[in-house]
Amino acid sequence: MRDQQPSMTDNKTIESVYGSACERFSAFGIDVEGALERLDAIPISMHCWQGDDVLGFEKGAGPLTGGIQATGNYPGRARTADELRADLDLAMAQIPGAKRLNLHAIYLESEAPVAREAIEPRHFTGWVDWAKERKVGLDFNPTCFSHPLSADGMTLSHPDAAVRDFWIAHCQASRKVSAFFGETLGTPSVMNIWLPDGMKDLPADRFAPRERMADALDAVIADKLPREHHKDAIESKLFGLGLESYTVVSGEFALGYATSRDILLCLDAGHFHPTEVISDKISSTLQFVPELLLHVSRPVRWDSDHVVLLDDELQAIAVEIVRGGALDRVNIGLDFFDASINRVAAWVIGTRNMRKALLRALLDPTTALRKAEAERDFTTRLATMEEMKSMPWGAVWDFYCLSRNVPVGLDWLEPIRTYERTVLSKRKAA
Ligand SMILES: C[C@H](O)[C@H](O)[C@@H](O)C(=O)CO
Ligand SMILES: [Mn+2]
Repeated sequence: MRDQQPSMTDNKTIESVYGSACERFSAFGIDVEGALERLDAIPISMHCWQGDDVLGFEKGAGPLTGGIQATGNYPGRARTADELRADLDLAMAQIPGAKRLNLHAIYLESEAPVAREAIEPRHFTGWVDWAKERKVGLDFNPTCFSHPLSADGMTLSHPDAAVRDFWIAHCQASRKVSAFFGETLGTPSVMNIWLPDGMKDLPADRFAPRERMADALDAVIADKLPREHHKDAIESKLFGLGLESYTVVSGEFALGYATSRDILLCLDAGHFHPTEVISDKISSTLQFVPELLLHVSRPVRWDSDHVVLLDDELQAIAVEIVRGGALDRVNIGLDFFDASINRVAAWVIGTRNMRKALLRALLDPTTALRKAEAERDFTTRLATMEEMKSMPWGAVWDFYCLSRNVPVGLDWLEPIRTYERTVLSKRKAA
């Protein structure tokens, strides 16, 4: 069946269809060439943890904990940093436009075990060299889960000061790694702090853990670091598996903390009530925080971290950023981990979808829509928005891929299938 897949790379056809598409868009006053140049420059931060089911490379690492779960047992999980980098290289070659890589602290490289609070930039030089060569920026995260000292569901808010101090020290060490990334690569590293802290059942005291959390976070960020190297972000959550009744860093806590400390707020698409969408939170929260970090994900019934689709919410996220002129204040990161399909393909599907949504947003007739809105002509506004859905943006996407030297259409799948046959299928589960 796969061999019958028609190749999309008939360059002449792609170019000629693109020419007609440009004419259609120019009737709406849209400069397609200009849109493609803007699109190239928007970085998407790919999350390293899709490649290995969020396990990392610590010596003697235990299972994934913290109320998150990667389900599925598709063969080929990366077991070493070299394998993960090779997988990322293949994935990135299928994706047009600027890319970054988002690392967690557990993706360090060291022959000897390294305690979380003892991580240093030298444990990440393999990643920095890789990033330098590929001209991609790096982002970072302390890993406050999958550890004996997070086993009872509390880290920075733990009632035991010694446990809190351990996690404070880990987050402080992580900031140094992050600043090193930013300084060495010449592009700021966004360091996202996600804490799993919560309770399975009803707490008797909701205040104390939040007070301890705020104090601990203050200790973490006390040392001022230059923003051209490092930016702090805090991520909220609604609930975790086994932590269903109480989450210390809730939406309100994170928003209040980020606003009052002038740091970035991380909005994860899977971390709100099922009918809430982060697209509507972009314009609200940007009134009060300097920048946002997005964890673009796809919740299915719960925070299930499914691969991102080109669905209405993804499109709404992209449109909000572009229409709001907020590209320089929104850091776009991805957060999904699907172990039930080829993991490299998962990256490619999700990241290409994010960029497709950005392309469609850049081809939006914003001026005309705003004019209709200002004139209270909501009929024209709605009619135009609907018309844009069937405009030939797919022809522009194909040309974009062709002109940026990445596979057109489904042509990206074959190299990944070959890699699966020759490399991934030979990896034995560690
Ligand atoms: C591994 C990530 O840090 C994690 O997914 C976090 O961002 C999150 O979303 C937890 O639900
Ligand atoms: Mn997240």
